[in-house]
Amino acid sequence: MKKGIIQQSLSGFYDVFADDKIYRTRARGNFRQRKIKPVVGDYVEFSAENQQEGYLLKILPRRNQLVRPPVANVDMAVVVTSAKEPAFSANLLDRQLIALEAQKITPLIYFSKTDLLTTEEYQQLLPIVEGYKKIGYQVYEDYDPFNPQQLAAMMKKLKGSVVTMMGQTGAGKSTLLNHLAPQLKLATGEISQALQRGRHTTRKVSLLDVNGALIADTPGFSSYETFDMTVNDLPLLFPEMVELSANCKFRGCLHLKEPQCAVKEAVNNGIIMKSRYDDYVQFHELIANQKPNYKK
Ligand SMILES: Nc1nc2c(ncn2[C@@H]2O[C@H](COP(=O)(O)OP(=O)(O)OP(=O)(O)O)[C@@H](O)[C@H]2O)c(=O)[nH]1
Ligand SMILES: [Zn+2]
Repeated sequence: MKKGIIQQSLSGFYDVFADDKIYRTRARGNFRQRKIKPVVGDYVEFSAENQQEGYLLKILPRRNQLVRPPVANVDMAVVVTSAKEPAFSANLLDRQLIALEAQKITPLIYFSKTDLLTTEEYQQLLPIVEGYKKIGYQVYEDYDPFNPQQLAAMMKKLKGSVVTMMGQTGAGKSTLLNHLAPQLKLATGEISQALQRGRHTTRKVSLLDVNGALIADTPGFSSYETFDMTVNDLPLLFPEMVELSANCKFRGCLHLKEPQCAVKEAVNNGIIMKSRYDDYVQFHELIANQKPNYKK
């Protein structure tokens, strides 16, 4: 019996990556009977019939599972954040960050298109970058978005993880992937095509081995309109609020109308970014209205 990770799934076959090799496996009948569908990213046990083929025996427990793309056990997501064209949006960034926090996926924030900023615009971006760093997020920002040192640092961080790319249309996801993996030259055309197709239809998903990081070839979460967390869980998805909430007068403080709220105080003192707090309030409203029967 061997252990590996499903790297690609197509028409009933699962390609499992184990000991630096790919084994083409099939699911045993008992999976189908139990309605367990293996997905890309699943850690599995399988029997190798020979050097290339085998049977899936068991799916190990998943730590998370994304619907779009259908990948399990995602460790990290690169949030490709455009500084210009399309314009930077703190609101969009925060939506993506809470979606990732909710799934326990570590975000890496990467700023694209900084090369298009004027000096003045760049100066305005810097405090925002610092703000996200201060929260504890790993932020990759340089006035040259393809600075080789920056890309090397990012690759080092991604190595050994299952990764998905995230970001709005035109943010620069395929461009970044092409820079991270220039050695995939033959495949790069496919990647951008795959990313294009990925927007419209479900298609085969695979994990590309990019210098030891397994990167999904289809971008994640292209819509950020639905919030599937509760209003009570929302504050837990803002790490800087979690830290301070111990100092709020009320346990379970939602940092809205409550008196002696340490979070609101920190916003007033400039310790918590105003844009983050405003987004928090907006998301709270959206969730509350989304679920008319919600009880506080
Ligand atoms: N100047 C500059 N242009 C960039 C940068 N990143 C991407 N672009 C350009 O922006 C456009 C969109 O980039 P893509 O990589 O296709 O964006 P994407 O996020 O994959 O977009 P979708 O496939 O629509 O989701 C392309 O014309 C890129 O050449 C950057 O950092 N600087
Ligand atoms: Zn509070």
